[in-house]
Amino acid sequence: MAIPLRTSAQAPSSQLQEILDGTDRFEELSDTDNEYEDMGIATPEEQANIAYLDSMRIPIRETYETDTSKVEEKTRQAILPYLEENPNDFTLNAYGVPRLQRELHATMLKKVLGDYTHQYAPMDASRPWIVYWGLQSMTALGLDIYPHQKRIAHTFSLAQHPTGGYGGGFGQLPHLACTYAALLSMAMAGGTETYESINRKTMWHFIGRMKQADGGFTMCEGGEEDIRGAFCALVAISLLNLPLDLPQDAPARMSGLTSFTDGLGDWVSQCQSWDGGISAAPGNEAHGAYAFCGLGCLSILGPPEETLHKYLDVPLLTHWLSSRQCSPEGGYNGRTNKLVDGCYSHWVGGCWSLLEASVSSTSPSTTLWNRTALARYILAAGQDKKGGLKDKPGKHPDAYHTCYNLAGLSAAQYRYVYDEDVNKDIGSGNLGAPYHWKTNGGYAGDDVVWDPEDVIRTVHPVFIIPYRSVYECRRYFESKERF
Ligand SMILES: CC(C)=CCC/C(C)=C/CC/C(C)=C/COP(=O)(O)OP(=O)(O)O
Ligand SMILES: [Zn+2]
Repeated sequence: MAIPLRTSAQAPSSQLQEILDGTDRFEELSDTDNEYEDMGIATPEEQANIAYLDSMRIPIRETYETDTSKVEEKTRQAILPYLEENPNDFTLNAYGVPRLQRELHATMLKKVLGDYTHQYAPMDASRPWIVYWGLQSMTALGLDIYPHQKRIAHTFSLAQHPTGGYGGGFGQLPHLACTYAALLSMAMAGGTETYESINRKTMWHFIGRMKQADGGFTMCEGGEEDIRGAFCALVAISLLNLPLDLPQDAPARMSGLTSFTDGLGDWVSQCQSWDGGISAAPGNEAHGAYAFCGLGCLSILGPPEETLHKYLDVPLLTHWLSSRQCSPEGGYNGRTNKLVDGCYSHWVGGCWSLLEASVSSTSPSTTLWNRTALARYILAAGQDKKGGLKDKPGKHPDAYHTCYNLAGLSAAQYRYVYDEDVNKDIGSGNLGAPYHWKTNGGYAGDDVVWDPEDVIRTVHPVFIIPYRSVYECRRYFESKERF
């Protein structure tokens, strides 16, 4: 039996010397031809190898220290005090973890949805996103968004483009990301005036122009084709109950495509990378935000237990997703060798809700990811002293990180379940799968680290707005004729 070569780091020189020194003695005692094997020691050839490695020995930290590892270490050192102590002086719960600072966040969110000075003009194209992040954060905290209803309808009626879809604001070209954020905001606001402000027919034509011959969608005319486009398009088609057939003027019809869903599952499938993650477009590096878009898209295309398994290598994806949880931080990074960041609490954490629905209830993903470590990261390291949530200690809070830290907290605190028996009265038509989700109670393991008062509201795991907003919106548009 040959012993495996140990690395120099595992076999310090003194130990190597002992092995080398002992060889003769073992040889004297041995009475077989295989004395090295008998004694469980290295053969002379292996010993020479070990000695060679030892002579090359450099302390392991130095060998593997890179710019990336240095910044990772620095990040860890910046985060650990927030996990172990309480530098923000927040009130702690019985588990020694900061309470959810609801009032501070509510104050911050009021500013997010308030007026902006002229210095913010360059962010005008992101207005639908800012509104969406602000509103979604408020609903997650259980705050009333009704007072904003009229402003929301007005803001987006101006941002709607005459040729369909939404831009960042009045006069801006339509874009699927703006359209996605605008529609989710309007679904949250609800109300006939808001719903009726949406021109479904021009929207249908706009999305038709985004459909590509290979099955995917571009983000805007002449723009990039990526998995955000596929997800945003399906969100819009499904929420507005748009016809699935491509408009006659859709360029993809020239390639023989007739439906928005033609070739889509296969296109998403091609975005799964060699390591199991999902990338923006075939052949690119996998990223957590794109993984969520891919899973979201497939969960609209059909029941996740069917579509995820049909188009993805689920075990490989599961491995990739679980590798995103950073230790000891507990939060997620977005891609291999990158840093933990609070927004991935949703982009990656939210993937588990969808993935869990695709596997048998006997193998819950609780064993694959650590909900409580994620919740601890969000509560201890993600909350800012002045309100709002953020990427990590040392960074500024903003609406984006507030929204996605809170959505991630919801993924950690609840089990989301796909159940065909939910809402049997809606969702029977085109892309109706996302109307059959429910919450199977909160997570109640032994390792919970949050107080019951710090449990946030449920969030629809595909649309990332309240369940009620999703169901009311689709119900409204199901009552419509084709247009
Ligand atoms: C629905 C929709 C439109 C979703 C958008 C999803 C989204 C947030 C995409 C960003 C993806 C990306 C490659 C980030 C990398 O940023 P980075 O290099 O700064 O961050 P990293 O170091 O953490 O990877
Ligand atoms: Zn982030």
